[in-house]
Amino acid sequence: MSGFNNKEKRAGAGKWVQRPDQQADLEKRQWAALRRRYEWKDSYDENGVAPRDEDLENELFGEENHVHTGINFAKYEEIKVSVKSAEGEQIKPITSFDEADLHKVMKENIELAKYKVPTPVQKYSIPIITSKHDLMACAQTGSGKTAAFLIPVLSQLFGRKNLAAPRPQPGVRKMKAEPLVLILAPSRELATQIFDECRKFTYRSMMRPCVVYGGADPAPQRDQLARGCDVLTATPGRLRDFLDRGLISLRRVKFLVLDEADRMLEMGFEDEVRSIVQKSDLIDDGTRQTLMFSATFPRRIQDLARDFLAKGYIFLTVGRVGGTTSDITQKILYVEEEKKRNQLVEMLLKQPPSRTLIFVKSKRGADSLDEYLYKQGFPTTSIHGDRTQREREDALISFKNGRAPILIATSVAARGLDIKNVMHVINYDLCDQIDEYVHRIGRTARVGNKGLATSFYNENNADIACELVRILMECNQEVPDFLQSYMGDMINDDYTGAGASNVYGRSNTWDDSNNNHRNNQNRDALSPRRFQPPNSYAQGPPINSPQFTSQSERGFPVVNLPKANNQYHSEISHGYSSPHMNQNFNSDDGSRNRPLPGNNWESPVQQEAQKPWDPTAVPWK
Ligand SMILES: Nc1ncnc2c1ncn2[C@@H]1O[C@H](COP(=O)(O)OP(=O)(O)OP(=O)(O)O)[C@@H](O)[C@H]1O
Repeated sequence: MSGFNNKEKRAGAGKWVQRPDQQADLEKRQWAALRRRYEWKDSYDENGVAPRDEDLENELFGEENHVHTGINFAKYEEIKVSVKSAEGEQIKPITSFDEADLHKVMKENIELAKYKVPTPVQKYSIPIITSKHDLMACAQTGSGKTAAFLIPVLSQLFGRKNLAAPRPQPGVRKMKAEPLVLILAPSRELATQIFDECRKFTYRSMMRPCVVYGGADPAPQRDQLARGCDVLTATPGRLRDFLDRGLISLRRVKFLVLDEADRMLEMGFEDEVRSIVQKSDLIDDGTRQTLMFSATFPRRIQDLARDFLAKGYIFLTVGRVGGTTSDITQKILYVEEEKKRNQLVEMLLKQPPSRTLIFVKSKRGADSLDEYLYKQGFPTTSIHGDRTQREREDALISFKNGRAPILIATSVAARGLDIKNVMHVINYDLCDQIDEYVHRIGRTARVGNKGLATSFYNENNADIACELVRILMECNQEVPDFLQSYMGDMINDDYTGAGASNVYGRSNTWDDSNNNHRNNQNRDALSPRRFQPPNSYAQGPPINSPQFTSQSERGFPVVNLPKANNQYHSEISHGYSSPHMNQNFNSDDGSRNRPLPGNNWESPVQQEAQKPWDPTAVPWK
């Protein structure tokens, strides 16, 4: 299997080299599994620290990939943390990275990553993991859960040369990968992102990270494994495949991490995870630690998760299980199905150029909205399960580098993705599950930054109404008129917000039976008597709102706002002129066989990236 389908072969790698302006993209256009990582060559100084590799250091820790902490970073301190241990274990949190018992190389990497203070989940997970406990941890989106497991896990392995995987000897062609750390993630994009974090934190160490994930050519993944693999990130399907082919053995795994653990234990993934954990050669002699992380953990999944954890595991919660961050301004607009497109276009026209992620419910819906917006002149691309992996990776690169700052996505992009300066998440189609809502909107407002999430709501979304109101109230967000009838349910309901879960006994987290109960209530609540779509919302906000007439008012580049949809295109070609507007390029960047409005879109987005963002000032409130 080459990993390319016929369509991709036709598009052909040869063709996209025709675009000299995209040289930078081309260089990055390789399978994520091939990205450079530190290659340990047995050369280290008297302190056991290996030499620097400046090019790699710039790539891993450079500005381009760095998500700056936001003005609300310090607010993390106010969030209530709860640590429950079946064995009554007391955990003393660290207050600084210096104070933690971490390897010198890890401390240097933390500094390179510009992490000054640990986030709450890190303050607790570092001592919990280094004191050899299994852990189930639940903390808000964007609060640093990846580093919360990578830092303590990897640090313990650094400097232990006898543990590092043997590197292939000259003449030895086949070598089974025997990782010490196995990290499972539910999506390919998330797996490659975690791999990137592994590349950062294993820098200058002898631990070699690899990633295996579906949809991509397996050959380069196999080759990388054969060069030595200590830290393996994987999606379950491809891992199972490689296990069956005898390319990987899990007999040396010391740390098993389930990222987005609640998703990994849901239907669709659970069997695969069980088969990996229970029916492979995964070590099970009591020495392995199992760690689970997510922003959401429904009660039913908490119960399931215990099958995989040692008896004395610790349950760490930062804030309410399943809660979201108050740094996101959440807006819910009443929009009938047939008015969604117009409403969306109006919103996009009114906002300053900003990286925007639009969620839809189906793959076809994503394609069709992408096509529609593109024809209106918006620089869009899309990501969903029917696109080839090559297209998916390219779409993400285009979104990240600002070439296509509007990404239309299905739920494949809902969890875990950490993309710098996503300023606006739009739920064009609201999801059915509140947990998915929490993950979707969590793509903005990361590490103390602010963000905006706008959701289109209509009677098709009644199932989520009650829980949505709960989230809005909990975060002190405005509850729109058409949802106010659900507020009564909340007032009678004893929810205590941050840190409310009582995980070792029965919990007051929102369990599924509760959800069903609520959903039935929701349907009742939708009787015509209770449900009145307000006219103001049905119409949508006025176009050309007088509150916001020029982008320059908010410090954005001086570009007159277009007055009608079809002017957006000319506005872009005028304001952000592009030499490529009329050229017919082949698809090479996830933008579906068509030219994008041009390079210059990058600059406003990138410039803006550095500016403070005040979502409350956005005009369609
Ligand atoms: N202590 C820290 N100081 C500054 N930045 C940090 C710190 N820890 C993590 N970050 C950064 O915060 C961002 C979000 O981290 P991460 O993706 O791990 O969040 P998460 O909690 O896993 O979110 P999600 O629930 O959406 O998966 C990353 O860009 C990461 O580099």
